[in-house]
Amino acid sequence: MQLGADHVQVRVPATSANLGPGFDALGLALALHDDLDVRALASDEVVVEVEGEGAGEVPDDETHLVVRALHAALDLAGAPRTGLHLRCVNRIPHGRGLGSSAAAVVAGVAAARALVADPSVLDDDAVLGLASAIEGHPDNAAPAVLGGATVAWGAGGRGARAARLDVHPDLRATVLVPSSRLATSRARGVLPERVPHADAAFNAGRAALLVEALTRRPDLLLDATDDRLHQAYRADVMPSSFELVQALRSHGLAATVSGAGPTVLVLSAAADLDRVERAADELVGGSADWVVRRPDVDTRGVVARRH
Ligand SMILES: Nc1ncnc2c1ncn2[C@@H]1O[C@H](COP(=O)(O)OP(=O)(O)OP(=O)(O)O)[C@@H](O)[C@H]1O
Ligand SMILES: N[C@@H](CCO)C(=O)O
Repeated sequence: MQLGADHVQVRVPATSANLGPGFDALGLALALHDDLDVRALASDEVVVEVEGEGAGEVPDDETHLVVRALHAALDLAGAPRTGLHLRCVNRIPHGRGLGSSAAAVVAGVAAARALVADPSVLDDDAVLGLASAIEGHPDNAAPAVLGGATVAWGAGGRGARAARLDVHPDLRATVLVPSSRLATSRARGVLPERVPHADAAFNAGRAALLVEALTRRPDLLLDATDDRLHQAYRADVMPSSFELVQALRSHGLAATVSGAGPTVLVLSAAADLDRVERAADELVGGSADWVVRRPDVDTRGVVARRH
């Protein structure tokens, strides 16, 4: 397989995983994007320039996450690894539970798909499978690939799979992003090996209800986002986020920890945005530790174009 282009541009969305009860399964794409400009070089040199989130922190060589994913995808497609000039404009904050690492991996794989002569060898299933294998979290990778809301699952030897849901046009997302970071590995390390059967049954019912709430009945979001499998267990490693979720829920708002935290996500109907804004203002307004943003739902997923 040869390359069919030497210059591509990629736009990839942030994602919020779990959405309460859908631990490791449900995710939502948010219109907060990283933009990448990727050039294949004739030499084997790798140059990485980063502006915005992660600048001065992430590697600037072939160990950069986007480059690693891009090279792995070229390998999978049977195309030669090339040198690269990668320029990233990053807007997704790192280590906050907004899927920055999944976005980086999905962007790298999508860039490879746009670079190779026959993109059909890297269809959405292959992109999702490879991205999940590299990053480990199909619940972030799936909405980053497909847009909208997704249900992801591991299909044994067939790798990660995902189904896309068309979210209700009235669904709105508000994120409360703290200045502090939390590594996903740390947030996973505090989860118990076993949970009570009643809690597993509770979450199964709420996750099923959440599909209905996301797609047809936003009025059900408060009940549908309740969870007993992960958030309370993680309270000690993100106490402020856990308290904020509880406070927002006591205002009748469908708040959850976003992914592995510590960002807090509030889902609502458009008509309830004023209520969300007032509650956010009351709880974190004026605090230098929290930024409140209201990204649209991203319905496209990653987009990669030949230049
Ligand atoms: N755009 C990027 N370019 C290079 N490396 C990145 C990029 N985004 C994330 N990373 C790497 O991934 C790390 C963050 O991954 P982590 O899984 O802890 O958090 P997250 O992906 O932001 O949140 P979550 O997975 O909970 O949604 C960063 O510290 C950095 O090493
Ligand atoms: N479902 C994963 C998401 C990580 O981004 C977790 O909560 O650990």
